[in-house]
Amino acid sequence: MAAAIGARGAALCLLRALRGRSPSFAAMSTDAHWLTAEERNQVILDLTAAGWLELSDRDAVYKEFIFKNFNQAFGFMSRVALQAEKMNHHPEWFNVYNKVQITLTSHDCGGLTKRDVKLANFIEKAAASM
Ligand SMILES: C[C@H](O)[C@H](O)[C@H]1CNC2=NC(N)=NC(=O)C2=N1
Repeated sequence: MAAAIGARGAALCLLRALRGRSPSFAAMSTDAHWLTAEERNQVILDLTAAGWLELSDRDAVYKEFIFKNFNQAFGFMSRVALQAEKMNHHPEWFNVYNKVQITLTSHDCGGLTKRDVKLANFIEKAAASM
């Protein structure tokens, strides 16, 4: 079953990478959302330095943000939500009052991709500006 899900995820991931692009393999390989091993190592270093944690039970990163109050937390979530819609790439998140817990992963690819890195970078900037 897991193998079937993995294969389906990879196919969806591929389709999303190809959507709106010339179906040349070169275009796909450069624009695909996957991270090379080298890219991944650097990304994990950078995200860890910023306080993100690698989850052990799935290929995802997690961080808890604490704001002054609910108003600030919700304002942050609103900004991230708009960016998520723009990217068509959404966080898994949970909010209680001034805390926002965020998990990032690419469901269609079954793991961490460049989209998660882009959204994490946006999230960091949004949190810093609140
Ligand atoms: C139908 C819609 O395009 C897909 O469900 C998008 C929406 N947002 C998403 N967000 C994330 N994190 N992973 C996805 O695979 C994903 N897929």
